[in-house]
Amino acid sequence: MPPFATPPVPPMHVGFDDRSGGMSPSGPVLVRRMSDLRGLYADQAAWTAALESDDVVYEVASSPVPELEGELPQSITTILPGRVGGEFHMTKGHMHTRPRGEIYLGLSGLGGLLLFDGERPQWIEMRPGSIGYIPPHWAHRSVNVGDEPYRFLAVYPGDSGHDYGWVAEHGMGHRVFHGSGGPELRPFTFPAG
Ligand SMILES: O=P(O)(O)OC[C@H]1O[C@](O)(CO)[C@@H](O)[C@@H]1O
Repeated sequence: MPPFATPPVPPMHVGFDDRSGGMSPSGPVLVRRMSDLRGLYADQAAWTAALESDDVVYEVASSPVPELEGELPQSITTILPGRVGGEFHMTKGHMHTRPRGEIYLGLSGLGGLLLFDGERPQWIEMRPGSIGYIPPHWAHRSVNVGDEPYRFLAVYPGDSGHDYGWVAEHGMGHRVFHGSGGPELRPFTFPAG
């Protein structure tokens, strides 16, 4: 896995492959499989059953721009389509460690951006060309609500940080399930057991 670049980072062109979601030049690539997502889905029995194939749920391909103060790292996330107990495939979700915003740009597929500030859940539909803005102090999780891979570009301040503990403690306000008329947002429940 190529690492982030060492500062000072020169001006650079970053290309991406719209079939694989890979970046060129490439930085770190994060792959999260079902087994990496313990405690994420509401239906623990369905999650346990899904461990048998242990499929990749999402990948995050980063450019070489480092996660350091003053830099603006970029990544392309691809969430593969699928559901666990009726709940759509999604990212773990995190709050930034520091009060920093972030911008997403939808590239392909259908998705959504679930946001939660501890009191107010928000849902932003994402399709190719959509820009989703995440203000500071809002936890965020991305969800694939379609039948194809959902892919988006993220750009964020390099010193944002990832606080997963906040989401473990507070939840995300809503969960997103497949419904007969499209994605159905239901009140968040912590997984039992
Ligand atoms: O860290 P998580 O919640 O697994 O999700 C990864 C997401 O975080 C980012 O790295 C930055 O917010 C995104 O590019 C990516 O979608």
